[in-house]
Amino acid sequence: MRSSWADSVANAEESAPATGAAPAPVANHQNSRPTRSSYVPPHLRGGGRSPENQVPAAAPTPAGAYPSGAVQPSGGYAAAVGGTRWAAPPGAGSAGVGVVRQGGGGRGAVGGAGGGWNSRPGGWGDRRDREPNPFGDSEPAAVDVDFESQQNTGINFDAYEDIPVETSGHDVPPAVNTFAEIDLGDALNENIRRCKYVRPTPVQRHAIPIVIGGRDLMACAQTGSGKTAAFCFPIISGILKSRPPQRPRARTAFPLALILSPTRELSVQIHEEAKKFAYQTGVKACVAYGGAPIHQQLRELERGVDILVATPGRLMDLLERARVSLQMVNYLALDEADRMLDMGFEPQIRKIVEQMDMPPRGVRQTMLFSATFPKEIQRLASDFLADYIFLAVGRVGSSTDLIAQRVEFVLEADKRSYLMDLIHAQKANDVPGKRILLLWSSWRQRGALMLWRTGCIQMGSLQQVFMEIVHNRRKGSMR
Ligand SMILES: Nc1ncnc2c1ncn2[C@@H]1O[C@H](COP(=O)(O)OP(=O)(O)OP(=O)(O)O)[C@@H](O)[C@H]1O
Repeated sequence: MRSSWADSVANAEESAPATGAAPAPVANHQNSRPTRSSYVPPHLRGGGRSPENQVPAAAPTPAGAYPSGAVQPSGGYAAAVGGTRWAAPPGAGSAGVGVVRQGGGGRGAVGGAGGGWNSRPGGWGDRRDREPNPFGDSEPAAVDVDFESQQNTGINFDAYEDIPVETSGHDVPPAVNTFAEIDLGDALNENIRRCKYVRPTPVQRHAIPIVIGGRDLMACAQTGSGKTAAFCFPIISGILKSRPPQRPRARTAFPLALILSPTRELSVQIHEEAKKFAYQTGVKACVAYGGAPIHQQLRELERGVDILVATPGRLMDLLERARVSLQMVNYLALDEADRMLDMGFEPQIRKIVEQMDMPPRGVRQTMLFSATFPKEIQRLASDFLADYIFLAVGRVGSSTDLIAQRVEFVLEADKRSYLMDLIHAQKANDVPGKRILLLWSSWRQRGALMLWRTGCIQMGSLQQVFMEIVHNRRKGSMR
């Protein structure tokens, strides 16, 4: 269970005044603060751009021309949105290996998604019989259970009212307030109930309709904001609604969706969530990451994969061995893109997206998630996305503003026991699924600086915790 951010918003607002230049909300946004001026994403700002916000010529800059360089699907984008468009991927022969840009046809286009998928000949409906229950021993939820009273407590929804949400781009689909407003299909809806998600989080409210509507998305949202579901739901729903693919019988795996993530831990978490969301739908998620033997992952891939969650390094390895082909990828999601770039993955990511056999932008549907929006990410967005919608939930690049911070001086010798006390205290006060206490022992002399933050990263991955801290320090955002 990962951290959630809404609680930290509440905490932060109580304990710390917002700092930094927070972009003001705008036109399309749902939680308007009328006193603020319109927010313009950095890459769309015209004159007077600060050097930090300047983007290279290739990046989209003029307002209204959003974004530039987009590869328009033939027949125009509306054609893709209005229906299903098939395109032959590079190298696809007459075997029927095809790529569909799933416009989704908007909400309600395909009622009860999933029927055709599982029942098709040669489909993987039979996978459901041998699929382990990712919800553990818990009984599958009955439809009439009162989920409002049993909801997942990982997120404090009451803290959402003040969260600024901004969207820009043309024809932005309206946000939804409930999952029921979106036609995700019965099987997926059942799994949402099993997850005890009663209401969508802000990023889900906006991102899901955008992606279901067939649009590319650049989303700035913090860790723990519910991004995983925001990209997984439309992917699973889109796969279920699409024409079942004909995949060549080969040892090569042909995923329909690729989710790139920076670390093994995050990949595993996304995979775990994806398995829950796709439970009993026939859609299969696999994970591939480095630092672990490849053979087990290869065996898993050979059994078939629809959604591949992978770290860039291991995926390159699989591509070079020709054990994975990206030519049927309809959906590409990059999670924590800023972190991937910080970790030096840009060359590999570019190779995967631009130089292998993945369908080009405009044919596949692409979602780029990042907590910050520096110029490197703007460049990536401009290169990878087509006719995209920009969504900012919370204030871009202001993760530390959303986090309650406390500094305590502790004698060197007491550091460990103090840390343990804090962890135990947090555990004792915590409710299941709630976010984590995060600690940082300073590398400065003279005692220890201990700083903890709530609502950012989960327990269970100290490595991840320290990477986040290093990441923030590098960005100079830790004060
Ligand atoms: N709509 C929802 N209702 C209740 N809980 C939710 C909802 N969406 C997500 N959660 C829970 O909130 C927590 C954080 O969500 P999630 O892990 O998807 O965030 P994230 O933004 O993807 O984080 P990360 O950056 O670590 O990937 C998880 O425990 C998840 O189960």
